Amino acid sequence: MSVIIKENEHELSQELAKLIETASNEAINDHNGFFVGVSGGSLITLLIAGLKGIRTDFSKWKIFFNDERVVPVDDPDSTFGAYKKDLVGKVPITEDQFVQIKQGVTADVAAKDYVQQMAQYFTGSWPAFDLLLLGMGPDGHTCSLFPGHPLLEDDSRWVAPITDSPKPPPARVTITFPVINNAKACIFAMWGDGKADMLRRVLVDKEDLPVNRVKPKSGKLFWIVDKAAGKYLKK
Ligand SMILES: O=C1O[C@H](COP(=O)(O)O)[C@@H](O)[C@H](O)[C@H]1O
Repeated sequence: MSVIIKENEHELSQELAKLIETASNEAINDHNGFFVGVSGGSLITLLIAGLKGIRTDFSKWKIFFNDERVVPVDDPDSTFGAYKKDLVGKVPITEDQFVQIKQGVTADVAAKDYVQQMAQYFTGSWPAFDLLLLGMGPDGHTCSLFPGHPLLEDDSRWVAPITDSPKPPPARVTITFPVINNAKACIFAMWGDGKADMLRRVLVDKEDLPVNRVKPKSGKLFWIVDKAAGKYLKK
C-alpha cells in the first residue's frame, strides 16, 4: 500500500491524473482497452481537474460505476448524471463509454442487469478491472458498502442491490468486495479537513471499517490525500 500526501487539492488531482495515465497506457498496451470503475461524490471534482491534462487514448476507455444510486439520470443524486454534466465534453470521453445502470427498475433488477452488462467485458469468475477509483464517506464506507451492513460479507455476486443505504438515497447498486479486491489497482483519493479524522481511524488506528477491507489480491493500493486530510498521518 502506498500513501501519498500532496500539498493541496490541485497537486492531488495532478498526482491522481498521473497514476490514471500510467494505468490507462499500460492497460491499452496490454489488452487494447482500459476498464475503469469510478465512484461518485467528491471524487468527480478531482477527476475534472486532473483528466484534462493526461495523454492517453481515451477512446479505449470503458467506464463502469463502482456504485450507483437507483434514481433517474436527471436526478441530482445520479452519479452518471454528475459525470454526464461535469466530465463529458470537458475531456474526450463520450456518454456511450459509460456502462450505465438500467433506468426505471428496482435496485434488484438494476443489479442483475448490470452484471449482464459487465459480463460482456470480463470473462472469469470475477471481473478484473484495470483500475478502481474509490472514495471514502465520512463513516468509512466505500462504494455503497456501509459499516455494519450485511453486504460487507457478500461474496457471491459481482453487483449487489441495497435498499436501506444509511446515506440517501436508500436504493443503490454496488460492486462487492470480491470484485474490488480482484482489481489490478485501487486508488482512494480525497482532500480536506473533513476527511482527516476518518483517515486517522483507517490508516493509523486500522479500525475494521469498509475502506480497510479494500485489499487488492495481486494489485496495487494507493491512498492519495492532501495535507489537510492527511494531517494525522506520518510523513
Ligand atoms: O455515497 C457515496 O459516497 C462515497 C463517498 O463520497 P464523498 O462525497 O464523501 O467523497 C462515494 O465514494 C460513493 O461512490 C457514493 O455513492
